[in-house]
Amino acid sequence: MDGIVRGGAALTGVLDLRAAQRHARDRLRAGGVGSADLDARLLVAAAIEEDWTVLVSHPERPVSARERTLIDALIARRLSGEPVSRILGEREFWGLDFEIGPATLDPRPDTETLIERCLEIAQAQDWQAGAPAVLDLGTGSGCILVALLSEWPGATGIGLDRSYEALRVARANAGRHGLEGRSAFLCGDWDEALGGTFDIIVSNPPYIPSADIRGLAREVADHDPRGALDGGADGLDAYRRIVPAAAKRLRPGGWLAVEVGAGQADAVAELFAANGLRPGAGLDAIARDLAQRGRVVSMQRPPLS
Ligand SMILES: C[S@@+](CC[C@H](N)C(=O)[O-])C[C@H]1O[C@@H](n2cnc3c(N)ncnc32)[C@H](O)[C@@H]1O
Repeated sequence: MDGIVRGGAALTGVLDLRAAQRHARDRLRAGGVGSADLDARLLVAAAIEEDWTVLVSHPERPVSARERTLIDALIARRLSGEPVSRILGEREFWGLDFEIGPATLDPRPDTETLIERCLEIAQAQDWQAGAPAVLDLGTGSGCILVALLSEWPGATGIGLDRSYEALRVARANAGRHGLEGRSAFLCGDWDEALGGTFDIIVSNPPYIPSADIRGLAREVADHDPRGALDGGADGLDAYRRIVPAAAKRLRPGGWLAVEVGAGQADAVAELFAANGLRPGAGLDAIARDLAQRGRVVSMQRPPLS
């Protein structure tokens, strides 16, 4: 199998961008891809190495034979279940562009609930005036740390992961957003190799119960690294390590904020409370996403009185 002609015929003859985009869209639709319009635009633009706006501004631009071959190859990858973000090696998160790779989770829009909660905490703590020290456990592409440091101009942060390759990507993303002077990246098994204390510790750890991984959409199961997904038998293994470790690394008054999976918020909130953390600043311990699911748990180490 050449892997090129699936879900319709390959591109042939002289084409302009308008025709190439239509052809790509029709093949993706025929292959059952729900986001065929958007994906066709992004994949054609990637193949011709131009911004997608050229498809609107210059639809009559001819497509070379080499570009046609590339478009076909990218469509074939999409039809085989690879997400567009993986094909492009890029994902937008919090309005910022991130490199992603085989060792990193593809950042999810759901994780923006964690950023929103951190901004609420910062406002309540009046950190804008100071310089919070941030720790991101399981930083992956670095998306959470980079988003927070871009919001907090005085802040510094450490991104930690056990994957060297993920850390290479995270460091590149920090550099891309001009944050190399305010960020550092460390390899380790959660906090084991770490010193120091922090104003806020954040994490989006692996939380999918092991037995559920096989049932995930193939875009996820086949392309996100297993080490970024697998949370053990009940999905809570990482929280059992992270919460007690983080509680000891918070300055008095410091915050821990973590993303949680479906139905996990109450159990994780109990774990926080059992480790001496308390809700604060008038914020509910559980922050909900747009679908009203408990998505983030945040509490603070009680301030010194
Ligand atoms: C769900 S991904 C989150 C990545 C990124 N923070 C995001 O939100 O897109 C979890 C991350 O935790 C890392 N990880 C898993 N187990 C770890 C451990 N024991 N110590 C450090 N990092 C770990 C994985 O390599 C992965 O990058």
